[in-house]
Amino acid sequence: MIKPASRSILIIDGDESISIKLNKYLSKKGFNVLVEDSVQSALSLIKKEKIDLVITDFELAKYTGIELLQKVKIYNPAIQVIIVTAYAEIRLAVEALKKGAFDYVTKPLFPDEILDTINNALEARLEALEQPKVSNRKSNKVVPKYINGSSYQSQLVEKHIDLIAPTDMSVIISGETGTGKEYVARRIHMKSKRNNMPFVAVDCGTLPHELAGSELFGHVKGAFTGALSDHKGCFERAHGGTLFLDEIGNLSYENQVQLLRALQEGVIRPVGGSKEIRVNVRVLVATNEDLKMLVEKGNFREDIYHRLNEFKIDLAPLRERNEDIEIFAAHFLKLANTKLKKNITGFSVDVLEKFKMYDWPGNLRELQNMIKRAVLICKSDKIEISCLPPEITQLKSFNDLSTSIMVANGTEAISLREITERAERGAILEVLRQTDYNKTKTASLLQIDRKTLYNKMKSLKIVENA
Ligand SMILES: Nc1ncnc2c1ncn2[C@@H]1O[C@H](COP(=O)(O)OP(=O)(O)OP(=O)(O)O)[C@@H](O)[C@H]1O
Repeated sequence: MIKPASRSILIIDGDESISIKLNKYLSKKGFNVLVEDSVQSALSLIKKEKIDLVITDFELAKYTGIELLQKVKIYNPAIQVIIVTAYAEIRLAVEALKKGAFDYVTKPLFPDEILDTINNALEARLEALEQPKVSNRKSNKVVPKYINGSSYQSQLVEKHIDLIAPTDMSVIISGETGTGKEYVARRIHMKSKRNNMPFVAVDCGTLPHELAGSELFGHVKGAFTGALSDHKGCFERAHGGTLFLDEIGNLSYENQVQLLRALQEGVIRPVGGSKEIRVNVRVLVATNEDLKMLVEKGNFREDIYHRLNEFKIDLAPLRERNEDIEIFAAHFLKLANTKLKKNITGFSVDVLEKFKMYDWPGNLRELQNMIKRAVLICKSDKIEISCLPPEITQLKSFNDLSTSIMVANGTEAISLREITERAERGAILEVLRQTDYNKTKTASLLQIDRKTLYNKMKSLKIVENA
């Protein structure tokens, strides 16, 4: 349990009206609150004071919240950072999550929501500090329920999981942020014969380069300044079980070399050590970049790519698997009801329609956050349109599109070409699903020839799942 009085929160905000209210509210809750209005003054304060958590606006005077986040993490990776954004900036907030922010909250701020996020961040920080030397290690607590979607893509993923889980093969799990890569990795582990041994997850994306070797392979006492005792790395901790390396594309070249030895020969050598240690670990990796492209650019070793690529699971973005939305929305509603002690029974029909039209840059994570927020502010027994943010409520249905421009949020215009492409993409995917990805039948139903279908699939980046 977090004791607010022992926790220091630094608010950096371009918007005075928000920082004043937040300061008042959090001070009342017993936190030690500090407020700064510039990145420079915030960073010098961080060097002087013990700060547990930073809440920063996305738009600051000279820097962005992401630049600040990176500076804070270089100085002290254990400080949690929460980004405050307007909905229009949600893609950037998702980028911030990838760079190590704990979470994002959207304006207008709701007291219960921000308090809940702060408590979660502080609890995660405590957990990270209790585990020696690592701040980026992902929590290995029992995971909440795994939901299997009803879309063609989710069914295929489940089939692949069942196929691959009992083997010891490495798997590359790819997909945009928030599509559920870590959940899939845990599912593979749970369905494998290693399931009563450890599952260790490491986020290579937020692992500082100088710490990565020690975190993955361990170190011996005296290996570097501050190495006061021997430290077991993730490989040793995962011995007998599964090691999940998220954002694998971020590993430095030297660490890639060591990783290859561990994969090929099953041995690791802790930093500063002379003895090799034998490990029996199944490695699953995730990426939201195209690893093959990284190989072509020379940023990722080809030999490791081939060694890891024994099997590949691609998770489709949520916008391409509309059939999953209702199942996940119902699941997230249940979780939010329990967490916020509410009893919202469902969603209005137009809310579900908007959910299916929105493009979900943050995928399932964004859907979960949006539902939690809606539950928080909802006054009726169902989630109504009025409980959703403008980014989604201002989307017009395709039937309304008689003009060439659709204004999504008052600032962002989408061209007719983009609207047409989205509609074409949706229609092709739908028919492909109905025909079990049979391209001859799909082309015939859509009354185009096969060559046109192939060209469209290529230009609209529709991946073949069949
Ligand atoms: N199959 C699932 N069942 C239930 N919830 C899920 C599932 N997949 C994802 N989620 C929800 O979506 C959130 C994001 O999932 P996860 O962390 O696995 O995504 P990710 O692709 O690994 O994201 P990132 O690339 O940002 O690390 C989870 O916190 C969870 O709440």
